[in-house]
Amino acid sequence: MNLKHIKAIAFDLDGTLVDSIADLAASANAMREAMNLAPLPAERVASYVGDGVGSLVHRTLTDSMDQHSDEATWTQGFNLFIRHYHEHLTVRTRMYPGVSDALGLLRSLELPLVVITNKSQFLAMPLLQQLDIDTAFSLILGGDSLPEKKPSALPLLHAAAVLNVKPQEMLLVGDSENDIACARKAGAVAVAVSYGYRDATTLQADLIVGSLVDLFALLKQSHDPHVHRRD
Ligand SMILES: O=C(O)COP(=O)(O)O
Ligand SMILES: [Mg+2]
Repeated sequence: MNLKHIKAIAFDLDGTLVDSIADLAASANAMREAMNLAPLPAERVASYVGDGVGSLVHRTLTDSMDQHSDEATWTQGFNLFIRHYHEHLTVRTRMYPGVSDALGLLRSLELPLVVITNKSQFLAMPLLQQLDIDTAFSLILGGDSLPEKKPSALPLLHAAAVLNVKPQEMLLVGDSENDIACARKAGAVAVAVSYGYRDATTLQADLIVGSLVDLFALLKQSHDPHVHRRD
């Protein structure tokens, strides 16, 4: 795939830049324990991540994808979850292999990098700071930064406007349906990582990469004036 026209890259956070499941599961289970509920396996919590913390609390309280807990229960759960998670953002959360290298390499191509996550801004910012990668990004948009979050195209359209590039000149790398739908609706290139919280082969991305270093290699090839390509 020719990526020559790409001028900026947006990254999803959970399941793409970082593996945050152990800490999210620990906080969900701390919440459940305080509410006299049995713990959930981490893989189950992983399947509930992707639509923001409010939805994660509903799902981990009801142990289902689409049921809602009543308002009082949800408020209690939300407060317990947030209090615990905010204090334990990076106990076991780590960048995936190649992420740190790839961010440096991509910046050497002078491509602005942004984060578009459905995680709340007040959780995403300290998480990125604690892993020491916040300064790699020109813009960090959380799920509550704008009136709409992914799968809406709005965060990507907003990022493109801030960076003064066309949405079609952006590439969004993610691990879920929400990421691919956001990219599609905005007219951006949709790239899926093969190692995230969902099965990438079901996502209908334009491209699947096994590591962000592989993505860098593809972009370098398309952006290097000395490489002559046939496509
Ligand atoms: O729902 C979340 O908090 C995770 O969101 P993300 O995968 O968009 O980073
Ligand atoms: Mg994700």
